[in-house]
Amino acid sequence: MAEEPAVIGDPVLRLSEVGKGFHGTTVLDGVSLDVPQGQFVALVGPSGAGKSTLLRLVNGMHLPDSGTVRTLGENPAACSRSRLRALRARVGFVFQQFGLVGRLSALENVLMGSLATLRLPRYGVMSYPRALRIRAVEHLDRVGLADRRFQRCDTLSGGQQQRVAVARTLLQSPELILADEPVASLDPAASVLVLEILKRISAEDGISVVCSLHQMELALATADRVVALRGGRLVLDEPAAGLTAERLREIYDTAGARDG
Ligand SMILES: Nc1ncnc2c1ncn2[C@@H]1O[C@H](COP(=O)(O)OP(=O)(O)OP(=O)(O)O)[C@@H](O)[C@H]1O
Repeated sequence: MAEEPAVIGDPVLRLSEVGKGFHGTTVLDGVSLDVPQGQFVALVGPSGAGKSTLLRLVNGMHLPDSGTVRTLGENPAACSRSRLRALRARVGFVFQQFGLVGRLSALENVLMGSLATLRLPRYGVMSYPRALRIRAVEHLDRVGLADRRFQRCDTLSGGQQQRVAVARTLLQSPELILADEPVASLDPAASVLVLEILKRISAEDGISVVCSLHQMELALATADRVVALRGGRLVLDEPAAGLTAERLREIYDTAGARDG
């Protein structure tokens, strides 16, 4: 496909009637969604609803079968490889499984967030430019872990590891953060802390966050807006403030009954 110019003035994220399937099975069906700058969106839905698939479409890890995705003004389906790489560098991704190197320190893991922009491989904290090291420590400070910077990641708790992963993402200076079940393997207290940190960063830096979550209570407590998927369809899109967990469950049940 031909290269398209980036669109200026778009919302951070715009999905228009997006459809995606795998091996003949529809996973996302006509999903439309605009996310403005600085908004924290919780993406909820039962297992298999298509949440991860949606997040992967946003950064071009998957391409839509129909409809269009615009991320930061770019259409990933129409990007060259180098332009897609540049787009992904502007989009932070936080995963359920942290993706850290356990034998390396928290600081070195954060520094690895800059590898996409550095030409040479790096070995050890001191091989990174000083300015980057300073920024990495600042980001660890923001997630409350500056004092743990020299600790090996495999000796940190799950919640601490996820906070290191958030700091690593911040070193990328992302304009959008996608978080795929970032608290699914954490205990309740650590989950709340990680989400509070993501929310604070979103509010302070004006970064949009789209975060998939299983726990509706956490979604309601954290997000500005809740978007629910069920069977690949968007069944709810409302400000979190006006919602209750009971109402969310009700909508789910009604959508489920409609699906048959
Ligand atoms: N690369 C793929 N190849 C084939 N099927 C896939 C692929 N990725 C996702 N699927 C299927 O698409 C459906 C939706 O998966 P997805 O991971 O997006 O759901 P989810 O809402 O994130 O679920 P969970 O909450 O369990 O992570 C599932 O049935 C899954 O098996």
